Amino acid sequence: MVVPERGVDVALTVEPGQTLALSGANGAGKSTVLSAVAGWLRPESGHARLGERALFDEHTWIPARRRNVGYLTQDPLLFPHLTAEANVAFGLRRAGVVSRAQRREVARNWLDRLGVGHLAGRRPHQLSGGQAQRTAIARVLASEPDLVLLDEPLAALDAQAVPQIRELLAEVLTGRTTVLVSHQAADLRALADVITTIPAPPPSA
Ligand SMILES: Nc1ncnc2c1ncn2[C@@H]1O[C@H](COP(=O)(O)OP(=O)(O)OP(=O)(O)O)[C@@H](O)[C@H]1O
Repeated sequence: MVVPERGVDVALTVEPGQTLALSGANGAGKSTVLSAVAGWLRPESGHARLGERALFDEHTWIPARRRNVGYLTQDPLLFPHLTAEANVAFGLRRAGVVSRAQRREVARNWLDRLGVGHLAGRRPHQLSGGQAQRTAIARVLASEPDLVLLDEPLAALDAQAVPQIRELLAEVLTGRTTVLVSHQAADLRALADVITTIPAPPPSA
C-alpha cells in the first residue's frame, strides 16, 4: 500500500494464525499501516486482502465496521460512561451476538480471561492503567475478529504490569492472525512469529 503524504510504501503478508511484528523507527509508518488495514485511513493506492476478502483495492473500500478486524490503538479509549463489562459487550451486537444476556456473558468471560472479571462493574476512571489495558484487550478480542491489530499494546503500562500482560497476550493471541507494532525486543521475542522492519522514510519525506 502507498500513503505518499506519510512516506509509506510497503508490502506485507501475515500467514493465518501467525503474529507479524512491525518494527522500525519513529515515523516509519507502522501505525499508518495498521490504520489502513483497519479501515480508518484510505491509502492512495495498493490493496489489502484478508483471506479471500478484499478489504481495499482500486475498486473496493470495505468500511471499518464491516472488516471484522480488531484494532487496539496506541492509546485505546474506553467509553467513559460505560462499565468495563459494557465496554467489552459494546461491539458484540454488530458481531452478531443477538441476546443481551449472551453479550454480557461473553464480555464477562473475556474480562475473566484477562484477569479483570472482578472489576466488570467499574467505569474506566476507576481502573488502573494496566486494568484499563486488559479491558481494552478484552474488548478487541471479544468479537472474535478475523485479524487482530495491536499498536504498542504494552508501551503505556507500568513496567511492573508489563511481563504479566505480555504473557497473557501470548496466550490469547495463539492461533490468531495478528499484526503487532512494538519497539520492545522482549515483546517481539514473546509474541512475534515473524518480524518485519519498516524502513524509515528519507529525511525530506
Ligand atoms: N494523523 C496524521 N496526520 C498526518 N500525518 C501523520 C499523522 N499521523 C502520522 N503522520 C505522519 O505519518 C508518518 C508515519 O507516521 P506513523 O505514526 O505511521 O509512524 P510509526 O512508525 O507508527 O511511528 P511511531 O513509532 O513513532 O509510532 C510520519 O511522518 C508522521 O508524522
